[in-house]
Amino acid sequence: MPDPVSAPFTGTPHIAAAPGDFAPLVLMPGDPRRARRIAETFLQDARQVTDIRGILGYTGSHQGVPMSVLASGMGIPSVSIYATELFRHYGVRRIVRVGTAGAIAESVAVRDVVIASAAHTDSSLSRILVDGVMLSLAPSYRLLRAAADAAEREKPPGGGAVHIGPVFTSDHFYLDRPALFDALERRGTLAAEMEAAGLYAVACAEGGEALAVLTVSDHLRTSEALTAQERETSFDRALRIAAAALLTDA
Ligand SMILES: O=P(O)(O)O[C@H]1O[C@H](CO)[C@@H](O)[C@H]1O
Ligand SMILES: O=c1cc[nH]c(=O)[nH]1
Repeated sequence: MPDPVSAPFTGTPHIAAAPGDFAPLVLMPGDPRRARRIAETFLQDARQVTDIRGILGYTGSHQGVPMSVLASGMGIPSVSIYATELFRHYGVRRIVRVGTAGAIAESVAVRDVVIASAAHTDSSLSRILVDGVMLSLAPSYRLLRAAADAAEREKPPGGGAVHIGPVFTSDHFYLDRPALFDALERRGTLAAEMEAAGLYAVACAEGGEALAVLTVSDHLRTSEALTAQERETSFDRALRIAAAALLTDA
């Protein structure tokens, strides 16, 4: 029987990569196909490092700096598994989620970018981590500041807006509670998605840095929406902002 102390590390239950296979800087979309597209079009010399459960991960470089991409799957339980294993077992220091979100605020339009400066959630996560406390789930200030600076540079004439503010991380994609969205909008919430709060909670528990940079794929008030194919491809601005945040002082 192998000695668990001296046995070589062969991966985690959910990631089949060897030590050193991931760069310290990781882009994290929800969708594995988007991870592959990022590897093929945004990273240089990317090689696949894991594919357990179809959750694809690649490592290459961006602007000469080693960078990885790993899909998170959907929802807080899924992103929490991958983020924990990356921070805890692969020496990852920074994860920036590059996902999609549904606009809640009237001022946010489809194709805009939302940088999540906080993540409210209906998940039990915010209250199960520290007894008796509703934890505030927030990104790394350093990554947030770098993303805000990059967003200033990403203001092409005629391009969509970049918003910075709170998002709502929901456990239920098909939540049918318009009054809840009204109340969240009155409190400055920009958009809804399903992972940022989980990523922020894991980063603070594991001593890592995290941020979510979201492309608005649909509007929860008007029902305007990108097609599934547009959702896969319309995130270039968010990607550039996310990479700039990852690279800050790297
Ligand atoms: O496009 P991704 O990153 O998967 O993000 C959003 O899309 C999924 C729902 O369709 C959820 O994961 C939600 O957070
Ligand atoms: O979680 C999500 C993601 C995109 N659009 C939504 O409406 N919800």
